Amino acid sequence: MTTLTDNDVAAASHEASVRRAREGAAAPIATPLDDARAQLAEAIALLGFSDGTHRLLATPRRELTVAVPLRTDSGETTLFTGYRVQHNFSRGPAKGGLRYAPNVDLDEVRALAMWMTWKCALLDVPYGGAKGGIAIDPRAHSTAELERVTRRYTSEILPIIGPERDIPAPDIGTDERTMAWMMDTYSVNSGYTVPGIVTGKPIALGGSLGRASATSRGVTHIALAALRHAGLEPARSSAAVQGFGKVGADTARFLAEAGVRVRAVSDQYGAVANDGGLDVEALIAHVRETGSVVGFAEADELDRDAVLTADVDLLVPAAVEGVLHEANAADVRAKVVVEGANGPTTPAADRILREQGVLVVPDILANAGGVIVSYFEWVQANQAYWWRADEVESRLEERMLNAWEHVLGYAGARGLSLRTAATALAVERVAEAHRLRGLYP
Ligand SMILES: NC(=O)C1=CN([C@@H]2O[C@H](COP(=O)(O)OP(=O)(O)OC[C@H]3O[C@@H](n4cnc5c(N)ncnc54)[C@H](OP(=O)(O)O)[C@@H]3O)[C@@H](O)[C@H]2O)C=CC1
Ligand SMILES: O=C(O)CCC(=O)C(=O)O
Repeated sequence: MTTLTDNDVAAASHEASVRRAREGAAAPIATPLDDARAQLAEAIALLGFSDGTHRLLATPRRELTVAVPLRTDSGETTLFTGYRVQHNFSRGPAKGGLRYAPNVDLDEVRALAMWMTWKCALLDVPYGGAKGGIAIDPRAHSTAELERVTRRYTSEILPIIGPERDIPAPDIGTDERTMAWMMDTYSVNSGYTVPGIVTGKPIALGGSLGRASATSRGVTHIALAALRHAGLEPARSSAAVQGFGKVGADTARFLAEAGVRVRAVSDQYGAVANDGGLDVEALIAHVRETGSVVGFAEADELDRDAVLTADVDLLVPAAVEGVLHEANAADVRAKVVVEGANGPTTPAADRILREQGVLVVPDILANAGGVIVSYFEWVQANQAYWWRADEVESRLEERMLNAWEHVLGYAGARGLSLRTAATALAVERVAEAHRLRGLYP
């Protein structure tokens, strides 16, 4: 287990952040951790909190880096690196997803864990924030290899997770099958079944109805409210969605069901567009068959990143961090951006979009549906009592729209962007928990 040094903490100030060029970028772009720290610094300044409180909230409470050896199907041994970062647990157990992607690194996991803390506080679910990841390309491995990697990683992080400590869930590259393997590994080590150790599990193992689509439902509730707030009638609006995975595909489907014309979507391999509106159900079936949106017959092919600047009312980035940055933000034509992904907009892009009058609904609000229903799942699993799908969905909608109104009101009263308002509200709640427990902001 690593302990943070003063050098690590010093990097909490945005000015001190190390900026690095991402491969292929026209200009150096800040890392997700730089972005998360810059957002925190802005909230701290607004709230007038001390340097000590800033350092406390900028610093993960606990970090674990683990080696994950794998015996491949062909009998060779290979090694991956895995991480679990618990950013904060002052309001309850740490909570957050597990990501499998080749470029996962400690700083990315630190950023994602910090955003989880603010998300849980903003939505008032009784959790702190965590995130995990393994630097692995899941598409390059068989199911059997992924199962062995998941079980080994779970065993390595076992000392710091648990239903009262830290509860993983799916994120990029992982799914309910991954959660089932994690739950089984943890349960075998405990000597009894522990359904509350993960969320996003299969229903048959104590998962919640509505969890698989919860993030997308939440994004859609917020997108429809944000369109109306911007004076746009959803049934006469158009949208583009970046990313067609667990979050993006269902968001496109729910938007289309609400009457929004989904004109363009993308995945890692490319993008497709249809000005009259894509048949999202047919596109989902195509992706199930082929593994990509590319090649969908009822659409035109588009450059992958052209979805971000498509001529639409609503843009939903639902893929990875940092996709809206200084070099492309001015080209965004959407009037409303709703962040399905975590960290898709850099602070520089945020400023440009605000100057252009684009309404940006931040990740910690917009994509909180997943962790809300994860919380419902954990409650149900711990009580061994399951709710109906309509109960889950109506409670999800109520929480999302209450948080939307709250953030909107706070931002409006103070002339803030929705991101600054949401972050400040969340940071204030976390600082309050520390204050009540004996550390003063
Ligand atoms: N799952 C959840 O409950 C939650 C997820 N999130 C966030 O939502 C985002 C998406 O997560 P999730 O849907 O679960 O992940 P998935 O792995 O299910 O899907 C990710 C999608 O993004 C696509 N993608 C990756 N890079 C690019 C790119 N450069 N351009 C276009 N598409 C790209 C992938 O393409 P391909 O299919 O070709 O690989 C895939 O379609 C992440 O930021 C995650 O942290 C936030 C809250 C909850
Ligand atoms: O469902 C959860 O616990 C966390 C989901 C997640 O990783 C996220 O909201 O980014």
